[in-house]
Formats: sequence, structure tokens, C-alpha cells
Amino acid sequence: MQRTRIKICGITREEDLRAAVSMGADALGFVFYPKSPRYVTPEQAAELCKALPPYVSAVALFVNASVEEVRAVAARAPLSLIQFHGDETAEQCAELAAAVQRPFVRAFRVRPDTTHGELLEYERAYRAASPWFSGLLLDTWVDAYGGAGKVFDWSLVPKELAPRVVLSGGLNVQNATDAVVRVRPFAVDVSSGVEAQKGIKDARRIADFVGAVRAADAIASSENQHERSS
Ligand SMILES: O=C(O)c1ccccc1N[C@@H]1O[C@H](COP(=O)(O)O)[C@@H](O)[C@H]1O
Repeated sequence: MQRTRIKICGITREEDLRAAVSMGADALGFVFYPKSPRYVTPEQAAELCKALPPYVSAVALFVNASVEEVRAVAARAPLSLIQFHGDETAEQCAELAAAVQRPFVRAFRVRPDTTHGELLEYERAYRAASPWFSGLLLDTWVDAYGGAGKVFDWSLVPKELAPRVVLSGGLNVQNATDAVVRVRPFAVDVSSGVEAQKGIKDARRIADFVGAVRAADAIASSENQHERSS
């Protein structure tokens, strides 16, 4: 059975980190964007990461950060992946990732008029630009950089891209099963949908969210079996 990977983003407290890990999150996100209500300093992230068990990834989220800022984080906290969520170009992402020798995920904020061709070309350009490129994350276009809790039209995700993308943007326990069954992404990323308030996660919502994604995995698996046998 295909297991959709789950990232819980915007961790600011150790109890939230422990709750996400105990419920089976594959990755935890730390936001190094000072304007975010979920911002953590490199030192806070390093302290939080001490509670991370093996095989759970720590992801560093940046918005238009300088190479010095990215280096400062990489030098202090044991981060396995970078998420670029600002206006960085493919060349800038390539340079920043190479500077700290870490793979990266590139966020693309989907607009109502985004086309399949545009997304496929965007991914191709990033793949060509850097060996550190790990995949695309699709979020919703809003007048802010992210963490806004807004959903985009999932039919805008090309079928051939879906198995490699991280789906995000307004996911929560109510829509996660539908999102995963319809898009079948490689992974999902959630922040505000599992919060009690901005920057403070809710253990019950994390558990319910993980349950909703696993329910979708079971549906997708039985649909696959049905397709194979008919
Ligand atoms: O979480 C933030 O504060 C944040 C700030 C700046 C850029 C991205 C941010 N979070 C990312 O936004 C998406 C969607 O989040 P949500 O689930 O809709 O709240 C997600 O990928 C977060 O990693």
C-alpha cells in the first residue's frame, strides 16, 4: 500500500514535536521567516531537534533568506531538507542549497489560472538547475508567503506530476482524505489545519489529520486493487 508521507510544519514547542512524531509524522517543519507567527531562531530549532528520533526529517523553511542566514541555521540545527517558500529563483535555490549541501523542496503557489504546462515546465527547470532539487511543493497563491490555510483547485495538479509532489495549502482533517484520494500526492504538508492557534499545534487535530490521510491511503489502495483485477 502506498503510504502518503506527512509533514507537520511550523513546530515551535517540544510537546507539539513529540505529538507529531508519536502520531507518525515523517517530517517536521521549522519556519525561519521572522515575519511568521511560527518563527523559530536557529538556537530554538536546535533545541527542539534534540527530541527528534532517527528517520524523522527536520525541514528548514526559508522565505527570501540570504546565504548567511541559511548557513547560520545549517550550522546550528540538524536539518535534513530545505523548503524555499519565497521569491527565490531556481539559480538562487541551487546556490543556497549547494552552500549548505542540503537537498531542497521548492514551493510553488498555485493561482486559479496556473496551467498544467506551467507546473510541468517549472519542475523541469528546477530539476535542470540543481542536483539538490528534491521536488515541488504546491501551496495556494495568497497575498502572503504561506501558512494561510487556503485551498487551491486540486484539478490544477497534472496527473503525471502528482506522484512526486508535496500537496499543501489549507489541508485539515475535513479535506485531507478527499485531497489525497483525488490528487494522490507523494506527501502532504499541513500547518494551520492542525493548530489550536497560530504557532501552537493541537495534538488531537494532528492525530485526526494523520488518521484522515491513512484513510485515504486505504481507499487509494483498494481502488488500485480493483483497477488491477478488472
Ligand atoms: O507556516 C508559515 O508560517 C509559513 C510562512 C511563510 C511561508 C510558508 C509558511 N508555511 C507553509 O505554508 C504552507 C501552507 O500552510 P497551511 O497548511 O495552509 O497553513 C505549508 O507548506 C507550510 O509549510
